[in-house]
Amino acid sequence: MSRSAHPAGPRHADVMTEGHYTAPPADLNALDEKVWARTVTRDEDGVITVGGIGVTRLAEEFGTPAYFLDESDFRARCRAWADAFGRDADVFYAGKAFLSRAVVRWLQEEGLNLDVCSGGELTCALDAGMPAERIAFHGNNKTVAEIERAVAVGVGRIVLDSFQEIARVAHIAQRLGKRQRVQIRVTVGVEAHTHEFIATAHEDQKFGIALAGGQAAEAVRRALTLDGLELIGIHSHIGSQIFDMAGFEVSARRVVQLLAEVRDEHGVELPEIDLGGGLGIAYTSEDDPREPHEIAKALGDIVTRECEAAGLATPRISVEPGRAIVGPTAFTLYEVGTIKPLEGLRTYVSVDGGMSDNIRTALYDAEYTVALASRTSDAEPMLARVVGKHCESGDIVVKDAFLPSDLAPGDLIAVPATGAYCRSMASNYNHALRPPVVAVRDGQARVIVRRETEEDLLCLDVG
Ligand SMILES: Cc1ncc(COP(=O)(O)O)c(C=O)c1O
Ligand SMILES: N[C@@H](CCCC[NH3+])C(=O)O
Repeated sequence: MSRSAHPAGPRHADVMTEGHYTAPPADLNALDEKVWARTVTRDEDGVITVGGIGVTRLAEEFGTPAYFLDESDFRARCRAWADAFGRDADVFYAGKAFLSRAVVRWLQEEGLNLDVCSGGELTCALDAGMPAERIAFHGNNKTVAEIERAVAVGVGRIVLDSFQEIARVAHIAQRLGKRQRVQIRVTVGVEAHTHEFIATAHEDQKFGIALAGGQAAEAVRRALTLDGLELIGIHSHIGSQIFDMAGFEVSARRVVQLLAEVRDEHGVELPEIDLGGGLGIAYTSEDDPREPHEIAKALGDIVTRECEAAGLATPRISVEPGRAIVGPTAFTLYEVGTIKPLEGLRTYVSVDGGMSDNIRTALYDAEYTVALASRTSDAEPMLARVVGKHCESGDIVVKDAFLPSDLAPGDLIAVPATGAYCRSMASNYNHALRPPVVAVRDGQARVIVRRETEEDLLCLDVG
């Protein structure tokens, strides 16, 4: 197909869409700094660049689809979180958002701790040299083998998620002759304003122990009596992709109330509280995320105020941002394959990846934007849906987006804000090969997670 316009594709503002965009942006070539990594810009030829390297060169060297991660942006965000929370608080990067050994080294260099939620993430962290005492171990169903390993290597804390786990960790620690530092994860009964699948503090779900009905108080009672455990605090994580601080405030207030009850019943002031992660990022221009210093101030103020009211010393606060650190730092680069204009509806733009490299649109109805990356264009905007190459009609990467109507096969398009929960949730559906993650910094690009090969897939298939 030539680089001509697609006559049947709708192009104008009066097209109804299901997502955010009811009108095309004023300038299709503009890159909103809210959704793009910090060093992303266009060069004089109109090519999108990151860390000083153009995507056409990156695509030639590393292929597509691929995730390109702005390392200096990642490091700057780590520093911003560490600085905002200061010496009296701890920031644990949530590795589930995206973890690799390079990331673990960057975290260490920038002074962050790490939250892991599986034996695999623990292996990655330790192999890259993260000191065990800077690791928090999460999960609603840690296996006995995972707990044994975590205790044996001396992780800084295990976050206990059930009554069985309280007994299990205590038993294992005692058997290994250790006293394990633990927190108890509570569900505070907050309805976080986010997608149902990523809200975690209402009562009808699998995580944590409910404050309601005295369950959490009972968990504390048990943990305090067990020799293998050193109970250091209470943990609450209310969900993910949240902008409204009100949920965090209610959570902090309820956790402090529990600390006061514990003090009254046991004469013990637990020294720490962890308020989890979950801070939202901008996936589209309509999202307005908070800066780390605003979040730190809001959380610090509420905890201090509530503790003063309860006559408690202010505990050490920790937080666990994942998405807010890595999410904005990467984009996915795709090559356009086929373009199908559907009269009166929209134009389907198929790319060489899809739900295997970004399941979030299918799973959470997530919103993304997209930009023509290998050139600029002055053509009319066309309402597009960016879809993948999988055998599934729900294989959608960007539901509603405007792309220039002269888009053609071979063009490169980029979807920003894919640093979190895209590579880490990637799959081999249809025997897709999971894309590489390439870190770009100061004119240098380096693969930190290589592309899977067909040999990798055949290795697992033992015939
Ligand atoms: C316990 C815990 N901490 C931290 C996070 C990180 O969340 P986010 O990436 O939204 O900051 C999660 C995931 O939602 C989590 O379950
Ligand atoms: N994977 C989810 C968030 C869940 C985080 C882990 N509790 C997302 O992509 O938004």
